[in-house]
Amino acid sequence: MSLPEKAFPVSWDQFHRDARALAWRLAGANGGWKAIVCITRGGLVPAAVISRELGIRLIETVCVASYHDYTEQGDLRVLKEINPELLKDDGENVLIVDDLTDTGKTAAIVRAMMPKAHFATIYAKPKGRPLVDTFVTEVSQDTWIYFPWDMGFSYQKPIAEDQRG
Ligand SMILES: O=P(O)(O)OC[C@H]1O[C@H](OP(=O)(O)OP(=O)(O)O)[C@H](O)[C@@H]1O
Ligand code: HPA
Ligand SMILES: [Mg+2]
Repeated sequence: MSLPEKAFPVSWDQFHRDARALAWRLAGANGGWKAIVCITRGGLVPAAVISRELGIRLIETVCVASYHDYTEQGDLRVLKEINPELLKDDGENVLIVDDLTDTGKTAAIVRAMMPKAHFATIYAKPKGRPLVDTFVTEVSQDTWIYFPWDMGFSYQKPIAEDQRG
């Protein structure tokens, strides 16, 4: 297992603030979203905040899995497709939500299902960024984002000790 060089830990507070910031940007982009399609599982969390902020009550899922053993990406598997009703009009006025885009592979697969939908993530890495219409924060490709639902409290070594190796 290879670990990315840098760590970007995100608390629940920060995630909530960033999800709200994404909702503000989306509110300015379009008034008429007819539904959110969230990419499980990570997209479920920002989708809850965005649906509350923008008053979007129709929520659909597309279930995609690719990362296993923590940071290793394997073949992408679509475990559940999008309701055909929402695929009409190539997904126009549909908002696709995920927590982040990294290599962009997940985004590319879901975009192909709904080419006219608007794709939004909270975080973006450079490889995935061109596939996303709206995001809040960019982190470098060699950074791993640690989400609050994957974390617990643990001892942290002082920075100086880390630098001594
Ligand atoms: O841009 P990519 O390199 O494709 O990676 C981004 C995807 O990876 C993670 O999902 P994951 O497949 O780990 O499943 P999960 O949401 O259930 O954790 C994340 O939530 C994105 O959906
Ligand atoms: N953090 C958490 N999950 C992920 C990441 C990341 O940086 N990249 C792909 N899935
Ligand atoms: Mg995901």
